[in-house]
Amino acid sequence: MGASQSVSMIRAGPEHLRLDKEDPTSKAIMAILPFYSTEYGCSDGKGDKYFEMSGIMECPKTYRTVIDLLLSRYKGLPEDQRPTAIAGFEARGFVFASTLAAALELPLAMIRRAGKLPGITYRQGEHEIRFGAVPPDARVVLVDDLIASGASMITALEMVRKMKATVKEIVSVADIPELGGVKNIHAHDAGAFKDVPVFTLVNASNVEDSLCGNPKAASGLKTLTIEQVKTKKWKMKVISGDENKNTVNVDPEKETLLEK
Ligand SMILES: O=P(O)(O)OC[C@H]1O[C@H](OP(=O)(O)OP(=O)(O)O)[C@H](O)[C@@H]1O
Ligand SMILES: Nc1ncnc2[nH]cnc12
Repeated sequence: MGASQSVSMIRAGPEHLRLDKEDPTSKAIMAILPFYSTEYGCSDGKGDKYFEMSGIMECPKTYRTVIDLLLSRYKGLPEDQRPTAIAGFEARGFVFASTLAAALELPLAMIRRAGKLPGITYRQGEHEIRFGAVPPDARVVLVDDLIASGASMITALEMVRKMKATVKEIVSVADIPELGGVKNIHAHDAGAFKDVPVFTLVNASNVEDSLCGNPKAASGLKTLTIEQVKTKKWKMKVISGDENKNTVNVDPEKETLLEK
């Protein structure tokens, strides 16, 4: 890990940088991340696109690209500005936070759901952190898979402040601009955290409806557009098609890689 990468970013807000949607890492994520829509009832009312992060975890190349991008972002800083600790959220946030922490050789602070950590802890709302997990004066990067309303990040910012440490940056693989999470973070407590930089990789606005699948098809049929079928490098058994929508249902059990 650690190859330095050139990264193309846009400013999505005063202290919010986001990967440009044409950036190779952004494209790599969008190509493999399954999205579901409210049509299938799995967004729990938080925005109209559901990001299924296991798409990244099950694709080692993209997973590594994501971690490498974050690794070079923080390794490239002058030593006195580099983070000294990583904090991650249960459960999906742990995946990205722990891999990044190990790659940077930094301690990982676990922000868990309240009631799960033994010993002396500090509890804030639904979350809890072990006292001492973040030392005073630490420069902490908060890592999660998703910023929706921003409530989880706000909780963590308050916890870190309570421990007399500073949040150097907030990182999330995805955000949902319609839910205003990043704005909520910067507006919270009369703007107490307005200067904390936020870095996100992909966002819900870039997810076209045609990319949203049906989660029920995940263990059975997959629905693909004709265009998607043409670009796939495997054989598929076509079960049925919908001419009006220009889609076909294929049986993934029958997928086999085509010989080159
Ligand atoms: O910005 P917010 O409104 O706080 O929402 C974002 C949080 O919601 C999701 O976690 P969830 O509680 O679904 O936990 P999980 O990772 O354990 O599934 C996500 O992983 C973030 O941690
Ligand atoms: N839109 C969303 N995608 C993935 N995980 C979520 N948790 C809450 N809202 C979510």
